[in-house]
Amino acid sequence: GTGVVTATPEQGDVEYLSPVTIGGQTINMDFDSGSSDLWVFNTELAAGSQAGHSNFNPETSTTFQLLQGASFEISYGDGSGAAGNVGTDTVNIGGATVTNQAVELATAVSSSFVQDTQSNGLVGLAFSKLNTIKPVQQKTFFDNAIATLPIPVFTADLRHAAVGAYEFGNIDSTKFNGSLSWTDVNATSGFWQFSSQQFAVGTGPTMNLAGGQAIADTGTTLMIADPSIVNAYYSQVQGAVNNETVGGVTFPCAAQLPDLAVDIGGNYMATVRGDDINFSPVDAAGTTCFGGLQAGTAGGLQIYGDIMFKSQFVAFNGGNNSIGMAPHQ
Ligand SMILES: O=C(CCCl)NNC1=[NH+]CCN1
Repeated sequence: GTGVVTATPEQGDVEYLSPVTIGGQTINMDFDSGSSDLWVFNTELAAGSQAGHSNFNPETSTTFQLLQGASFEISYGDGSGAAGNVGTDTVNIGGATVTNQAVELATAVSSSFVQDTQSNGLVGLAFSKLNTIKPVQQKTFFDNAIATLPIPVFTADLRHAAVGAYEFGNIDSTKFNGSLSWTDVNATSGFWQFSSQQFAVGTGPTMNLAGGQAIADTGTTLMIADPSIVNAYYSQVQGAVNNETVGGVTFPCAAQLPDLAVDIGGNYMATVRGDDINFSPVDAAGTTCFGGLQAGTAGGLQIYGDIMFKSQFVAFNGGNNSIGMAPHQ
């Protein structure tokens, strides 16, 4: 069958949370197309780390089975991480159900996860080759579910300050304008990766980023792009400065931000709304705002995170390793 769950943004769209039922226990988790582990806050964690969270209790699940000798250890692009033991259980996401899903029980989590009490773990939706379970790597929920889905697809419909949805096994064409533009992904890295070699700032000329590559990553809040894109973009924003103290580009909150169009695989220019690039105020007065577009390393892999998803409906096809994109309805 298919599965559909809400995707509810935290304050400031920092991340999006969706209900996942594990062994009959429903827990809000962060769906992450940039990683491939399903791990959860649980009753094995130190009490201080459990505080404020929904904690999965493997002892009260009648279907949980420990995977003897298995462990995981993951670290993310933002430096956060988690590690612990592994079991299997029945995982149900909005009706799409996997009976033997690897469920990773964190026994250690970094402070950013502990502090974010709305989020109780991650559901990795990148390719299973990135799964960190040892000694035997395990599959993602999507990989385990794919054969039972009517179509081998999941979709992300993320919205600014509004409830969106993740859907498994169905493409809801009422959620986007026109038709999806499809692009082959290169799964070699384990990410939903595609070439992104052109961009345009506002109504300006299309510019080239030779060899540019990017990933579609719902688990990253911002858009991390090549410095050439970031410089070209903020050169069009009055008062934009690279603010070392804050750790990125800021600008006056009243600034008029242009749209940013980025190439998706040579087939489609995805327009990211300027308003969504005005990410959040950094001062109490709300005078100075932090950019949703920030620089990565020159020539490095670009990370198109939630800032892009707020403008684009995205379908991930695990049947032929492609990504479909269209502006939200
Ligand atoms: O780790 C990354 C970047 C992959 Cl290049 N995205 N996923 C994620 N999950 C939590 C923080 N970030």
